Amino acid sequence: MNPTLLLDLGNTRLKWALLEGEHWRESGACRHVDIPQWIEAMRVRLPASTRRFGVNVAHDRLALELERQLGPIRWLVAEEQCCGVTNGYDEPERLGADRWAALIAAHHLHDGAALVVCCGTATTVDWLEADGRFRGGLILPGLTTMRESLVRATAKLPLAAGEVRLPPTNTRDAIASGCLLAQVGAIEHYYRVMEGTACGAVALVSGGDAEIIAAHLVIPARTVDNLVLRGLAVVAAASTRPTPSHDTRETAP
Ligand SMILES: Nc1ncnc2c1ncn2[C@@H]1O[C@H](COP(=O)(O)OP(=O)(O)O)[C@@H](O)[C@H]1O
Ligand SMILES: CC(C)(COP(=O)(O)O)[C@@H](O)C(=O)NCCC(=O)O
Ligand SMILES: [K+]
Repeated sequence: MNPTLLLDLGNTRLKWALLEGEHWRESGACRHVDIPQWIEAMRVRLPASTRRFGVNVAHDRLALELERQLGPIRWLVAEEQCCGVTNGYDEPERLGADRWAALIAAHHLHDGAALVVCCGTATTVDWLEADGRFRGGLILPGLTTMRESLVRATAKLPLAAGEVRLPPTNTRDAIASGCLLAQVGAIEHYYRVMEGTACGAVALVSGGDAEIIAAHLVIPARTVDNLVLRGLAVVAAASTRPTPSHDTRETAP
């Protein structure tokens, strides 16, 4: 069985996994600045027969560099339909490929309706019906992006670690609490909107800030590691075509 390399190139980090058949052999994450070292270490270990699948929502030059060093990668792009999920976006291909992969994973991991929450550079909150219909979703600044934007836009606010305390009684805790509640508030509000038609929905929460955000949710929720990579694994399992040789380029599996 040929190994499969899965890549989730987000705006802050590259998340990756190495599969042997269906078995999740290894996985990890590295910041953009550390990608060259990661490539060096990975390149020598991958047999030529490795199948490579990815999603990229970061700069194309990073994706091209990964391809140049590792060989062609099948980049998932959102479509009207894939692996049981149908895309409700006005222009389906405009939906972030990472969100598309996370929706595919959610549909395969969970039986009922789901609110698919990816807490990264941005936070996305996507409404998925039990029958696989993606109805639409929110994009808001992620937790760190929110905190950093306050520092950039103000003269006196620090980028300091605060604690979530209600009521917050100092600047640091006020920022930490405000940004966290903005995330939680958006998720819970959208859950109430979808609950009108999708009864018993569960929020599936993933991404770098999943734990801290999920810890404050009062709606039914669970965290899932690497939802985007899990969606890519579903797509890879459904794809029987071999990875193309080094001189061809493909955009979708
Ligand atoms: N070790 C880490 N390095 C960078 N960010 C981290 C780390 N652990 C948690 N985070 C948080 O996770 C966010 C990035 O999450 P991630 O899911 O990797 O995002 P993206 O898919 O946008 O690259 C950061 O903005 C930060 O708030
Ligand atoms: C919303 C996103 C920026 C999230 O990126 P991330 O936080 O995972 O780095 C990404 O999914 C994206 O660029 N989407 C395209 C626009 C859309 O989904 O409507
Ligand atoms: K995200």
